[in-house]
Formats: sequence, C-alpha cells, structure tokens
Amino acid sequence: MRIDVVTIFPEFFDVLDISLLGRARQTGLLDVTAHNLREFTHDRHRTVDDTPYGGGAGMVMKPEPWGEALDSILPTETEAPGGDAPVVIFPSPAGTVFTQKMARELAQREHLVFGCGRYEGIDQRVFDHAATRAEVRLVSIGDYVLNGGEVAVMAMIEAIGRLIPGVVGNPESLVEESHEDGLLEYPSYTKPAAWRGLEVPPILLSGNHRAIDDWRRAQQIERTRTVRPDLLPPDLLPNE
Ligand SMILES: N#Cc1c(-c2ccc3cc[nH]c3c2)n[nH]c1N
Repeated sequence: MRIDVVTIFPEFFDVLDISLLGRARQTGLLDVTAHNLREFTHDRHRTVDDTPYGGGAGMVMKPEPWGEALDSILPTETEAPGGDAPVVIFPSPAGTVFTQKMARELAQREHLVFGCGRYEGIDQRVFDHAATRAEVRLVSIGDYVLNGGEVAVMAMIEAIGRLIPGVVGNPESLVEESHEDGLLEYPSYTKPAAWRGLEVPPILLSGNHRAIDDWRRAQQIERTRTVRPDLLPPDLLPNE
C-alpha cells in the first residue's frame, strides 16, 4: 500500500520509521511519504493560511498550496491509476467517525492520501476540487477537538496499516480484539498466577479450552454491555 500525507509538520510522521509500521516500510509492504505543504507555496514567508471570508476567529488554510500538493500526488485525468483510484482522507471533527470497519475497508485499497489540516481548517474548495478527481472523505477519530489532523492521521495509519497482510506477525492476533467481532475484548492475564494477592481466574488454568472460550465470550458480552451497550448486536440486547 502507498500512503501519502500532506502536512505542515512532516517530521511528525518520522515516528512511523519504528515498530511494526517501520518494518512494514522496510519490507515494502507499506510506502509512506510525508509531503510538506509549504513546499507548494511561492512567497517568501511560505504562507499556507489567511483570514476567513465572512469574518470569524482564526485562520483558514489557503486552497492554492493544497491544490498544487494534491496535483503532485493524484493521477491526472490522462494518467488512469494503475490499480484502484486513490482515496483522499481529510481528518475533520465534522467527518464520518472512523471505525474498525472503515479501517478494514481502507486496508484493501492500494493508495491512500491523507490531508492534515491546521488552524480553523482547510478552504472547502480543496475538498470540492479533489472530489472531481478522487474519492474524498472527511473522517473524525472521535467526538473531541484536536489542534490539527496529524494525530488523527497517525491513528488511522496505524489502525489501517496493521491490517495489511504481513504487517502483524501473527494474523491470529488480529481476530480476537476489541471491535473486530463487534464486541470488546476479554480481559487478559499472564504469569505469575498470583500477584499482590490477585489470582488469575482459575478457569484459565484449567486446560479446558471449550470452557475457556465460553468464559471469554461471556466476559466480552459483559464488558460490552457495561462499557459500550451501543455496540451490542440486537440478539444480545437485554430484554426490555
Ligand atoms: N479527525 C479529527 C479531529 C479533529 C481535527 C482534525 C483536523 C483539524 C484541523 C484543524 N483542527 C482540526 C481538528 N479534531 N477532533 C477530531 N476527532
């Protein structure tokens, strides 16, 4: 998978050179490039923002640098993409909420482009023009406000990148996770069997794998019912 990120803080993504995603980059499973939006300005101060039309506090990111940055990444009309067309994702508090389902869907795509806004956001025409030549999505990572898109893009790259075959050593570990099957994950334990007066649930030491599986499922349901009842599938909702 090819990932391009447009940002005024390209160094923010240096951290992707470590851990699982770092190895995925070295092995060619993941090709991540951070582009500095200021490289697409032409004034002495490398200006990327200006005051908002209609007034209001703060500054808005100018369309021209974004247009040139996306020109340098997206295929032109004549260059039909070799594989599937890129998806351009702009993190935004006004976006569709990012979910594991969306991560799984985006992990199937060959080319993702992320545009990191700052200030009060990006001129709307950037989204409108990009939509004439690619699939564009505004995506939010949750109902709270950040100062810019970089943290959100980092989270999405990790959530998507780890689903690419070969990135995570043991694909089995991707299966029993929170949100993967719609329920929150069960509690985990490891040695020692007793720690500060706290014992590992005896069922987990029984060797009875059917009973362990049943216990774990029950824990998932109980946790989900308590913490995230909104995730419970209809057949597990408590009877009214
Ligand atoms: N995704 C997401 C976001 C943001 C966000 C994204 C982009 C910009 C650009 C300026 N401020 C931003 C906030 N806040 N909260 C979220 N869940």
